[in-house]
Amino acid sequence: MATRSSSSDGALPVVDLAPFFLAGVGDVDAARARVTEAVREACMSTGFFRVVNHGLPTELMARALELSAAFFALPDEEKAKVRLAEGSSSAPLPAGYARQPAHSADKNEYLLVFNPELWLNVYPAEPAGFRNALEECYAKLTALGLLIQDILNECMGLPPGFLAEYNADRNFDFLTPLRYFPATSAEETNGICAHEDGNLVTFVLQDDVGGLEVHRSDGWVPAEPVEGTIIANIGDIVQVLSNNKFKSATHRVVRKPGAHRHSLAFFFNLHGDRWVEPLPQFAGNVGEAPRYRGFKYGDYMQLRMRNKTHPPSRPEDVVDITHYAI
Ligand SMILES: O=C(O)CCC(=O)C(=O)O
Ligand SMILES: [Fe+2]
Repeated sequence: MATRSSSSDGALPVVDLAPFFLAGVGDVDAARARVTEAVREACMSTGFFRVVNHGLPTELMARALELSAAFFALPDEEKAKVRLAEGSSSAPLPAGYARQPAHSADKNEYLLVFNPELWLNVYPAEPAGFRNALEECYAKLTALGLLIQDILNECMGLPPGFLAEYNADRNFDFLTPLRYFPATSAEETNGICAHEDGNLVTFVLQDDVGGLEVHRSDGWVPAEPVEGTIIANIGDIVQVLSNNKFKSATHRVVRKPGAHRHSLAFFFNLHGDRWVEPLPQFAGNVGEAPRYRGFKYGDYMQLRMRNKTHPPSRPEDVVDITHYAI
């Protein structure tokens, strides 16, 4: 079976998941093992890779991004209707439409979509079909998250099903269609500042504008738009569990002049009550000192959220995973 599991598109490693969607064609086990090895390599280097044959039809991805662009092109007062009345949600970031506050260095607006089965979402009435496309993407991205989680489990040499059991609650994930404003000057290009995601893994679908970049030993490398492909980045939870063997990718979005950029980011998360610390397989069992103290995932999320809602006055007050580093 032809597999591009360890190839590269010139910049990013490409992981071809086709062997996980096929049964009984050639030596599937060997093909899956090669994919797993490609994911392991990508995780040990930067934690950032491109995924193909991931289970989301190209047509669905294109449709979701087009409908998202049509939604964000609506007048501000229409978009503002797509959220609950002030005070009716205690969530720090309620479902629906929001724009980054003026003081934020991040320059984008977004729609926050939780698991549709929770009935928490506020959907735009327009454009027609947007809700359907989001719900279809949500279901497929959840399936992709579960598959990548199983592959990570294998890469990390954990007992079968360990991560699936550790992270069995799908009510903490979310999907965010995003729109970045065009850059207004050569200096003002920040769409999202350099950061690492706090979660397990994030998937990004993007239009053809570009701007997402990963930081590697060779500098900032663009995740060029390639139709039908999904960018995956590993988050802090995996970095901590693996005691720094697997990397939480540092990435950012740079705004381009003259064009809005649209993306859909899906955050595959963890229940807030879960305890996160280096696993013995990466620490005590192999004679390595743990590089992080343990923490409750929800506590870390709260600290990160505070950064967003109460902007830290000094850069050194920003909480990231180094907060728990030993
Ligand atoms: O929109 C993108 O391409 C990436 C978004 C991102 O990094 C984030 O929301 O954490
Ligand atoms: Fe991110």
